Amino acid sequence: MRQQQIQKLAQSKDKTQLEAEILLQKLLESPEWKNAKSIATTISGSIEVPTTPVIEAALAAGKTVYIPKTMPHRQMAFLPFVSYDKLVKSSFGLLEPEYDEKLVNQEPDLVIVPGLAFAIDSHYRVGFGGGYYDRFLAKYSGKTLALVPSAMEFATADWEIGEYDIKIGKLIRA
Ligand SMILES: Nc1nc2c(c(=O)[nH]1)N(C=O)[C@@H](CNc1ccc(C(=O)N[C@@H](CCC(=O)O)C(=O)O)cc1)CN2
Ligand SMILES: Nc1ncnc2c1ncn2[C@@H]1O[C@H](COP(=O)(O)OP(=O)(O)OP(=O)(O)O)[C@@H](O)[C@H]1O
Repeated sequence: MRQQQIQKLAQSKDKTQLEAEILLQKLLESPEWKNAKSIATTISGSIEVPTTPVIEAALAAGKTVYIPKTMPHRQMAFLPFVSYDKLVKSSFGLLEPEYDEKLVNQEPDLVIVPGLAFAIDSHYRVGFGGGYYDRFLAKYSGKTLALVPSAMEFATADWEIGEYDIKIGKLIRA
């Protein structure tokens, strides 16, 4: 299912890019965004919803932006975004911040969760399969939200829900 969805997202890149503008507008109007002083997002890869506009909007609004760094045992540490030239490429090919224990914040007000597929009815998601977000969200107590372009939308989960899978608080659709 994951491989099939990665292929579909690769074919839907252009559409996702167009929908990203609508998703951003809806995000900026949401109370979750307005009420958050700190937000977490990712540095998007090519088949994901672009996050550069989200990061820029957050910084322009005076919010602190946190980006995950993958750690041993499939943990993530959230570190402040400073600038694109401070990021380093992980072994998986994603850009990540440098680790600095003093700067880690595992409780940003809002976490924008990435994924490959989202179920509109139940709010379950499928990610890249590392289990990073499920592990992180198990301990996180703030708000969660996902930006869902049409290529990631499923009316209902047609995949198996695992015992560790965690529902996303709010889905924003194009
Ligand atoms: N843009 C973006 N950043 C993100 C995520 C994401 O979905 N999107 N993540 C969302 O979770 C985390 C990274 N997720 C990952 C998911 C899978 C693998 C992975 O499968 N890596 C190796 C296998 C490693 C192993 O098994 O030990 C591989 O490529 O085979 C790596 C990272 C954090 N950053
Ligand atoms: N809280 C947890 N504790 C232990 N194992 C977990 C936990 N969360 C997930 N896992 C395990 O991690 C593996 C990958 O999980 P899953 O397939 O749900 O990843 P994903 O949600 O698609 O990926 P990601 O969260 O990185 O985007 C599974 O074997 C799952 O059982």
